[in-house]
Amino acid sequence: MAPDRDDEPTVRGRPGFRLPVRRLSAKLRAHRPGLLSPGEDSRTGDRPTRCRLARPANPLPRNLWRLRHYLRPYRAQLVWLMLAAFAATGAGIAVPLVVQRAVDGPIAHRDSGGLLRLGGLALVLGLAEAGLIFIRRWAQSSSAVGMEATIRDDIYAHLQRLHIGFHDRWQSGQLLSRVTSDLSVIRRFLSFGLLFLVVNVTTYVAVVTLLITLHPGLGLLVAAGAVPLFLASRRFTRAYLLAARRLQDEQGDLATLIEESAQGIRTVKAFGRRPEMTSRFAAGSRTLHDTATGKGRLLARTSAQFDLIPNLTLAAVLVAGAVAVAHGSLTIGGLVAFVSLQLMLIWPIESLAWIIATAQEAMTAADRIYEVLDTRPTVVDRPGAVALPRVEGAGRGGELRFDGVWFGYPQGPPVLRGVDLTVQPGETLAVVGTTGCGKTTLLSLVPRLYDVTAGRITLDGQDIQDVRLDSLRSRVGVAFEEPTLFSMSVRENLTLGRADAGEEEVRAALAVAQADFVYDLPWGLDTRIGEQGLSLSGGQRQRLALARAILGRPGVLVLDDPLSALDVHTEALVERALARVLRDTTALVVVHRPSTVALADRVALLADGRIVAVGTHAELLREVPAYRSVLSAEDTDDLGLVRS
Ligand SMILES: Nc1ncnc2c1ncn2[C@@H]1O[C@H](COP(=O)(O)OP(=O)(O)OP(=O)(O)O)[C@@H](O)[C@H]1O
Repeated sequence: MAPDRDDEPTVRGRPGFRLPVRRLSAKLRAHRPGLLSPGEDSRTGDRPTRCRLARPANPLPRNLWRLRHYLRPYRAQLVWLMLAAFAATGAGIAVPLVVQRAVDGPIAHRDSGGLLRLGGLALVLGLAEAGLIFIRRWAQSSSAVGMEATIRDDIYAHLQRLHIGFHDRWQSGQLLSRVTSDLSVIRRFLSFGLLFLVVNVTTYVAVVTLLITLHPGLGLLVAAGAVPLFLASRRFTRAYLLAARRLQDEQGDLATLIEESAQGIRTVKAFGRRPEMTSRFAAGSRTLHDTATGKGRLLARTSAQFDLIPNLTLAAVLVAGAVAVAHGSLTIGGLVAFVSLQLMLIWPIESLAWIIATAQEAMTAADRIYEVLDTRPTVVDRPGAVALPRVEGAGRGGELRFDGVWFGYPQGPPVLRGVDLTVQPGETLAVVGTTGCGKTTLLSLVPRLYDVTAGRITLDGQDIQDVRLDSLRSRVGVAFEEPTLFSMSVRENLTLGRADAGEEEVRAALAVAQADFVYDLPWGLDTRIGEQGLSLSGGQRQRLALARAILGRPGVLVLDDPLSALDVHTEALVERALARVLRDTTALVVVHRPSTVALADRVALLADGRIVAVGTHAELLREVPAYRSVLSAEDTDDLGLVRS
């Protein structure tokens, strides 16, 4: 390993940890090889799913600059803001010049009238500065908050548009931190950092120019202070950018940890894993603390340098200025004005470290936000996609056909390897297969949660990829094995896909799913169910999800083991009612238990990514050993042959 270069900027992490920037950027590259490295599995959690950028932190504010269009609606406000800021600075700069006049004029000549006039002018300038600062702050905060809200809405809408594959791979905490803390960082920069950057640089240039005009020698001495400032800010910028990125990523990791443990609190408690989870959290929190301290130290070091430079120049100016007054090349009033103006440079210089820090954080935040916004949804409407024709009454189901369908998850082997299957209009076809053979995957392709890798799926002869997504999804009712409910009212959960559903339709769907228990909840259908519906039992959640799927009698029903959490008695009741619904609906139902197979007209056996047998339950039981093995406890070998 190459020895550390002494002059290389470093990022300090935990105590005793000192990482040169060059090595840190290599580390970032190694640890963030893209969205998911080969072998990394977001489901198994073999390795943490860190959705990070594939390159070190972007040294250019390209992504920050791309956000400029969000400022467009606030153009007028921004113009007022800048005018107010410059006018306030101008008023501030004018005060020392008035003081110079007062010292060299009325004070030197004991002219009390003149002194009163100049004192009044200084007072007016002070009041004007205060009023202008108020206008600036008001315009500043309202535009930044409005812009933050618009970006947040856009990210949320984009997340909703993105395909499921994206959400499979991204940690929710990483998304959460981008929508919350990264946006706040950008707001802070736009409302303070950017403004102060423009105002302070302008103030610096204006004051130094004025100082050179007042006394060229002393003015150039002050201007020379910019050289060490420039060198220090360059070193700081490089190191701080990486530290900021690291901190923001770690915040996302911690948010994921909190979210996971909140969602899995029952499991954590039931398995007595509280101490382990607590120490896992403490470790993450410590890492975050160390990175934040390292970043804080960087800022403190640079701020101290930035503090020292103007004070050193001030001391030099006082000595050289006294000499100049003694030699008569500067009046006392001139020296007072010079020093007063020079004092006005202290804040712009001191705040430079903070401004650079805010800018770096905003650049990193913009990079992180565009990592999401730049991801294009892959499951989208094709150009010229059509709506499915509306079909009323019996036979609404339509024919559902899988034609040589292949599908594999990114970076994984193919799960489906040429599935050929036809579900006749109004038919209920059960899909049976061993755990993990791809049944849920097969079902997910129908509402296009994923698109097929090869082959095609047709609905009434129409390739579903040529159909508009909204039209397809309004035709297909879905209930997955893990019922997802939201922290909304029962009614809102039920009508998620059918906002226009009437009271009678809701009642009918609830009756089929044997979910009438909702009427006994404290506020009936208006009862808000807790996050993810955890205030309901598994069976209740499943029945609600089933009612949601069948609400409005969709033409095609896709049900993933919809009755798995029900007791035998309720299952029989649901089956009986569901059978009536399924009569004129085309349905594809994943089934694990022989009792649920009774719902189906035919059964298809999925094995090795293909449909290896199709027939009635009785036929398959009689003729296909592998089917017997899957649906009964009969022992077979891997090829599906019955062992005698
Ligand atoms: N989002 C995903 N990303 C990557 N791989 C996945 C994903 N979902 C499923 N898989 C993999 O695809 C294969 C099929 O999974 P699927 O959930 O379709 O099986 P299944 O037959 O429905 O299983 P089960 O009967 O247990 O519900 C499995 O090997 C699984 O690990």
